[in-house]
Amino acid sequence: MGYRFTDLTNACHDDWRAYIEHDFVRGLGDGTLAEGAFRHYLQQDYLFLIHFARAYALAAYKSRSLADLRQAHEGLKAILDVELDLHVGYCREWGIGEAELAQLPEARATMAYTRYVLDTGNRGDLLDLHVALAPCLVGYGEIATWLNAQSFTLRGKINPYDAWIAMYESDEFQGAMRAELEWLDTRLADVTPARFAELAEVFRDATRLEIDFWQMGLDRAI
Ligand SMILES: Cc1ncc(C[n+]2csc(CCO)c2C)c(N)n1
Repeated sequence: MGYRFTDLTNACHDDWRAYIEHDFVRGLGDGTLAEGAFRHYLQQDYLFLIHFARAYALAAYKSRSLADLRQAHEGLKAILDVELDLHVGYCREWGIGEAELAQLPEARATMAYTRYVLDTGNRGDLLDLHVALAPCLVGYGEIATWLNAQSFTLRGKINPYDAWIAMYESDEFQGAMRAELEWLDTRLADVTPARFAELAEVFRDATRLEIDFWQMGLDRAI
């Protein structure tokens, strides 16, 4: 007993590295990612964010304490009031208008990932749901840090994806990620080995679905 977040990444080390160091991520870093692939990713991410907001609403429903209820409420507000507005603005800069976003067909990879997270939360408790959400929240922060440590990464105007990296390296985002890590470390400290094994499976599955999401972008798959 006495688990922590890093035990989850260690339990699926190869999948975790395949997600963080995916070719899509490398293309964001060195600026070589095809624009059409990025645009497809942005479109599907709009749908992803809407379901992610629903997952925070589910976290509110699954909360037993006022503190957890408030945390879920803050997460839902952050997505609705900040992330989605930013995303719509970012899509506009990439030539994707709101009318287009409103009628997008949902790719299978988007469906699989978002419904997996929602089902995991429905089936399990608040910790299951947070563990299913962790690859998204913690992974993107780790990706920004990893990219900044790679010699191939280009920063500034020369890289069309610089704003994407900047978003996830920001103090605001890294702070939210650290708060989530603290919450997870506290909860994981008390779980039994059998319970940890269940949570490690959820974490690995969600990580594999993040890998599929990158691949969907690269392949422009629907
Ligand atoms: C496929 C996919 N995975 C993760 C993120 C990252 N992300 C989505 S919402 C959120 C924080 C909400 O407050 C973060 C970090 C993404 N955009 N798309």
